[in-house]
Amino acid sequence: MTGNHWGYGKEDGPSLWHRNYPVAQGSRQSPIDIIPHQAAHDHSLDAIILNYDHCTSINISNNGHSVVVEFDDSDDRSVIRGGPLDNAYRLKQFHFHWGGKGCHGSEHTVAGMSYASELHLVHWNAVKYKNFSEAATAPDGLVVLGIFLETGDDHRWLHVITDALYMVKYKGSLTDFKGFNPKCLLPSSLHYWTYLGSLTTPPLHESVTWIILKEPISVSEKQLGKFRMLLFTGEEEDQRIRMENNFRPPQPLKGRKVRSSN
Ligand SMILES: O=C(NCc1ccccc1)Nc1ccc2c(c1)[B-](O)(O)OC2
Ligand SMILES: [Zn+2]
Repeated sequence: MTGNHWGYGKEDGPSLWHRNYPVAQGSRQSPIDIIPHQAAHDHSLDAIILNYDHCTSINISNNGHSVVVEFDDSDDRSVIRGGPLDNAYRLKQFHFHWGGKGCHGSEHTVAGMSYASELHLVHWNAVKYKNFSEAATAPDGLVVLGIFLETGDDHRWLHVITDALYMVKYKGSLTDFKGFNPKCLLPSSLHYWTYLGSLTTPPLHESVTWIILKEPISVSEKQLGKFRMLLFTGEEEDQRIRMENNFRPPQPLKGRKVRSSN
């Protein structure tokens, strides 16, 4: 693994990230294996509140690690609050992690079981920090809402995203993607687990309060297959490497407590 380049392959994958990012072996790394009956039921945990109504997606892009939908985070129009949070956190982007054909690709696991994919909705603390970069290095800087995807029926709204993937096939590609509201990707229940962790990709900053929804959403194998037509590689590169298995395996809990909403 040369320079700060990293990936999910044999030569640059998660087991090697510690060489350039020593925090990879830190005390609050993510993802983790969530063991439901060991999670503490905390009755002081309120429901989470998602105010995504004036949501303004801007673009969709392939950053060589995942497909990302970015939002206008210049004001508090789309925020998450409540639950374990002391204030509102602003929606910045969402992206996915997924597996290869037929095998699983979530980052968090539940009692050792992984899902086909995992959606991350990334929010930052605009009350305490002046921008995302500054928040991303602070212990209370980020909140990521994690949603599991399981294969089953077609998801009625996911096609809006999968229909756009051909436009961002190559690393470094970006295209307009306006008016998408991720509220349509939520499961019916907002029951969750929460714990203190990190980014699951370099720079692996230990700045994330994770809120993982217990109920997965259903997407079809066909819809998931469209994510696998994306490439890790750029248009100008000789190699065309299919974007799949872009997930980090569970990391040591190191004494952390996972709390469960009611
Ligand atoms: O934002 C990221 N990088 C760019 C960056 C910019 C400025 C400072 C630091 C980092 N990465 C990142 C953000 C959020 C999540 C992840 C990765 B995830 O763990 O995949 O799911 C949640
Ligand atoms: Zn992620």
